[in-house]
Amino acid sequence: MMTDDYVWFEGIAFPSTGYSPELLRDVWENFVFKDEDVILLTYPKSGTNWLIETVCLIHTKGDTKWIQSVPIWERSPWVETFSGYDVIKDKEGPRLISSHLPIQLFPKSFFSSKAKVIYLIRNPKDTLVSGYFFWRTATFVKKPESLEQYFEWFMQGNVIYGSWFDHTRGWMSMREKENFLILSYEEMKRDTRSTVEKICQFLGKKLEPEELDSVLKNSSFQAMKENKMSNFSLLRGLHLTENASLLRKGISGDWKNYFTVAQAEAFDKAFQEKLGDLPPELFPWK
Ligand SMILES: Nc1ncnc2c1ncn2[C@@H]1O[C@H](COP(=O)(O)OS(=O)(=O)O)[C@@H](OP(=O)(O)O)[C@H]1O
Repeated sequence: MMTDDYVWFEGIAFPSTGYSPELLRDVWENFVFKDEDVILLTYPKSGTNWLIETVCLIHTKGDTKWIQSVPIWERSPWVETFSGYDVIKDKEGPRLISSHLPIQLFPKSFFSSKAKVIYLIRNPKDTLVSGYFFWRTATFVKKPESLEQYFEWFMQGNVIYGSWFDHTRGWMSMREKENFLILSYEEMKRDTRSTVEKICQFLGKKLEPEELDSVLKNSSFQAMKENKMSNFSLLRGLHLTENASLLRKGISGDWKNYFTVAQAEAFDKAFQEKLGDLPPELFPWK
């Protein structure tokens, strides 16, 4: 892979736009979390924006004004990007903050703070397929020419934010902490209501039944696809091509339509080798 398609920091690739090694170091060493911050943390293409939309709606008790008037990346800015860091660092009061950073590059202040993290994990085979289709429409990452090629990059960790396996192992080490909630895309799909209730409980938010209904309705795949503040259509022609769509299919198990038997077997073997010692309940799609 050509290295000049990315920004590199501590051996991890980042998108070529919006990041720099100096910024990543500054965020890592100097960004100060506040105890009342809520951090939405994922490996790319795990359902991050669905989580952000849901948490925004929980904050407004189902009112849609915020999600319909402010772009999703401004509601929960990305701490590791120039645009996000600038907005967050001087913001007063409780903050919603997004990040895809691996644990070893995450702002050091987090580990002595009470800031809450919601970590959303997704079947990595679906994450891989989602990434493959999305990066083909992005102007800030090297475009994979085929799924075969992207499969190789993903397995080697030669993709933005590094290896899914390393990222997952790193963050899973926090799983016993009480300020750390792990959710999966699959459980969120299977039982969205219970998952949203779990988030409310974790955040100490009490919603009336009709407020919860509004959260569910307005964070659905269809509602997000129609919300121009959330569907990334504002980024077309800027960081994305004109046909780009964040909301592609929004289903679990789509990998079965794309992986060969050999790829599925190679993936399972790598998973077993790299993460097979972790409790299987952490990976509920299996
Ligand atoms: N509301 C809702 N319901 C179900 N699924 C949803 C929803 N919103 C986003 N998505 C799906 O999440 C995938 C995009 O992941 P991310 O938001 O993590 O992308 S990013 O890394 O932040 O760019 C991408 O998955 P794929 O459809 O499999 O590509 C989106 O469709």
